[in-house]
Amino acid sequence: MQRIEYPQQKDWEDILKRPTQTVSDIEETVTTIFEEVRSKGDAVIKEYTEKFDKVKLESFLVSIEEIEKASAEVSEQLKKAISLAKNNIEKFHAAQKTKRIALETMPGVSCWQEKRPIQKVGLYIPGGTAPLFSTILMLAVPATIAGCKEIILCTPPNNRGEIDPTILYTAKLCGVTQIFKIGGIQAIAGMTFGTEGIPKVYKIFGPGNQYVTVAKQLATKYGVAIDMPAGPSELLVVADDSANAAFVASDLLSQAEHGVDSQVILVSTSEKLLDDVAWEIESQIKVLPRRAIAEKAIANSRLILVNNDNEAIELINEYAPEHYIVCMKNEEFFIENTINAGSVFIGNYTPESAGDYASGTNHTLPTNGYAKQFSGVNLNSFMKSMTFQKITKEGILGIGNAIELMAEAEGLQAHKNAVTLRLKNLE
Ligand SMILES: NC(=O)c1ccc[n+]([C@@H]2O[C@H](COP(=O)([O-])OP(=O)(O)OC[C@H]3O[C@@H](n4cnc5c(N)ncnc54)[C@H](O)[C@@H]3O)[C@@H](O)[C@H]2O)c1
Ligand SMILES: N[C@H](CO)Cc1c[nH]c[nH+]1
Ligand SMILES: [Zn+2]
Repeated sequence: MQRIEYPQQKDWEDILKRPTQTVSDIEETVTTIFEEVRSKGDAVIKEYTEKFDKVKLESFLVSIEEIEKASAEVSEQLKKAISLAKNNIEKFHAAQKTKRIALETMPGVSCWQEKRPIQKVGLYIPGGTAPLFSTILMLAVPATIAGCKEIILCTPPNNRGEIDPTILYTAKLCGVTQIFKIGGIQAIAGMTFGTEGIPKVYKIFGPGNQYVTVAKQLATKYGVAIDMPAGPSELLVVADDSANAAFVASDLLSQAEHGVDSQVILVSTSEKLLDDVAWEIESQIKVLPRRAIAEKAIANSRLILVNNDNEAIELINEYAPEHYIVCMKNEEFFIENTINAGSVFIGNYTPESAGDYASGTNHTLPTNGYAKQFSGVNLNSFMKSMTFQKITKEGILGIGNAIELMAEAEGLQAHKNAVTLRLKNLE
């Protein structure tokens, strides 16, 4: 793990570089696949599924029989764990319902705002290196609470054309309406354009590798909304000598094992803690089944020594981590002064894994510095706000002249007339 000191020159770009920042080759592939799916539909999706997922499929839709068989293959113990997590996620997301806002801006001018669910949503569930069924809880639970009507799910099949039973079980449990065996760019293109076999959706949600993330960004050019760019996982831990080095190392490794392009960072004022964590990582990584992946991610990662808390906070806000653990004596300072982060975990007994699975918060979060401008998935992500207004005679008398003057000043006579006519015809 590369060890560096706080950059007095503030050359952030180099120091805080993500391993995923060169996307130009990917963009070319994504554009080509999108064009082909748009013009040739399912036939091309099948070709790319054969190329990337090494399986020839007749149809993508998962059958009822497959879903029922999957349920029998998931252990009762795991079902109970999923149910506990679902409960907490439901509680936290249901609590995000906001009150209807309604007021009179001036006498006789009533304005209000109401939320409506997005009718057709597409959930992408990663499946390349691990079947992330927990992501279904994070997306389908708020979609159901919001009242979305069509909730479709795409996930890559294995080379026998199957989907992991945990994914099928969780999807059914959480109210997904249709499941399709397609992954990567071709899945995002299918949901963007709609084909004979895959419905078009209005908004696409979910994390994925760089191909998926770039594809989601391209989807927005064709009028489909997305939750956010949620790419390879990241974690930044800020810790002092009150932290437990073994715990910190375990958290860093938990995100490093996601993928070779994951990145983890430890920021500390304590040289001893940096040494201890480096040692712990070396010892804990040896026994991980995904050791090879974690080692590559650790090679992208950094241990950063800072001189004081102000330097630490400046660096953290500049990096804008997806996940952020605070293990500091003066945690309040860090909580108050952190502006850019996806989700924050506080104290020695709050592992990042808790948010990944079961505490109730959402794990679909902005990566690659996008926490500067995007929120993680939440209930509102599945809804739109609509505004309403009703103006009485008293209201139009009060507001009318201002509208007339402004319309005239913009040279828009028809706008002005719409008010003048009413003012002249007040009974
Ligand atoms: N930010 C978040 O909220 C969040 C949450 C969970 C997971 N993640 C991230 O999601 C990612 C999951 O990635 P994954 O790969 O396991 O699954 P994935 O489903 O995102 O990607 C697999 C698909 O990639 C496509 N693909 C593979 N190689 C390709 C190539 N050379 N050209 C074109 N397409 C290709 C294939 O179609 C395959 O089906 C990880 O990076 C993980 O860190 C992020
Ligand atoms: N840490 C991932 C979000 O970046 C989510 C996840 C799913 N399963 C385990 N972890
Ligand atoms: Zn994780």
